[in-house]
Amino acid sequence: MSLTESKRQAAYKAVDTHLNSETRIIGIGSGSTIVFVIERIVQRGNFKKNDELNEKNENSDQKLEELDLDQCVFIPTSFQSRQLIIHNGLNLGEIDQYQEIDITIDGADEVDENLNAIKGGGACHLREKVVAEISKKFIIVADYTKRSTVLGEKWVKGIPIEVIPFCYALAYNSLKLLGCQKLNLRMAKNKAGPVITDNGNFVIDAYFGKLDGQQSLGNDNFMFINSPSEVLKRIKLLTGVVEVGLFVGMAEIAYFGEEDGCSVGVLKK
Ligand SMILES: O=C(CO)[C@H](O)[C@H](O)COP(=O)(O)O
Repeated sequence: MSLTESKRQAAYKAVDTHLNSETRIIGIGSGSTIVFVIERIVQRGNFKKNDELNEKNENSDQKLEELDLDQCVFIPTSFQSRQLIIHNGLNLGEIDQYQEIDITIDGADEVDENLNAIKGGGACHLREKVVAEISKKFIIVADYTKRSTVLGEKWVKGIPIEVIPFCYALAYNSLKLLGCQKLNLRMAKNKAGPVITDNGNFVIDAYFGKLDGQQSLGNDNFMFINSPSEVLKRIKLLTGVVEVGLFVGMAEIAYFGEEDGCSVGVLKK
């Protein structure tokens, strides 16, 4: 079964489990898995027209409720998710309109057994983090290739770090001094030059090895504990860094579409 099917299964499971007729303000992450989150939300909004969903409602343990989409507002985390919301005729909200979001569903590039995640493979992690931070519930959906024991085991491209463009050389050198093993200024495809984020910034991908909590030696000879929270803190302190694609202790639950494309694994805190 394809990776695409496993993404769809994870997305459907998260929507069916966590969205009900009371849900009003919904954060929408970015990436390929999120497309299926929106697909399922739209299906749930057309519940009465949708025979298959009605049948599931009658026959299964899981009671699916119709979503009153006119009453819901969707907060995007990127240009991509904004377009998805608009093209599906859903109500669009802006991040700064709300102090609290009921629930956010988002993808991830890697999720460890404590539900810490690397995000930003699509360079959207700044807005994704803002939305996750103000959400009462932050749920991750991903295919089975994203699940790991410790971060850095599967996603070896590096932690995505959004930086102010004129600070990128400084940030690059500071990351080297922190002991970063592999560094790349992310380059655009079909455009000469770097990727420019939705916020007008650059992205550096910085690989620090496995974030397994072992002591690590920076190039200027200081030691630090190579845990997700410590690495996050150290990178965040560097001048020119806007946001780091490490989401530590933010997710409540993660759903992974399994290899068979039919079942879904769950990681809970
Ligand atoms: O963090 C992200 C974008 O910045 C995405 O959520 C992450 O890259 C996963 O994407 P996909 O669902 O395509 O695997």
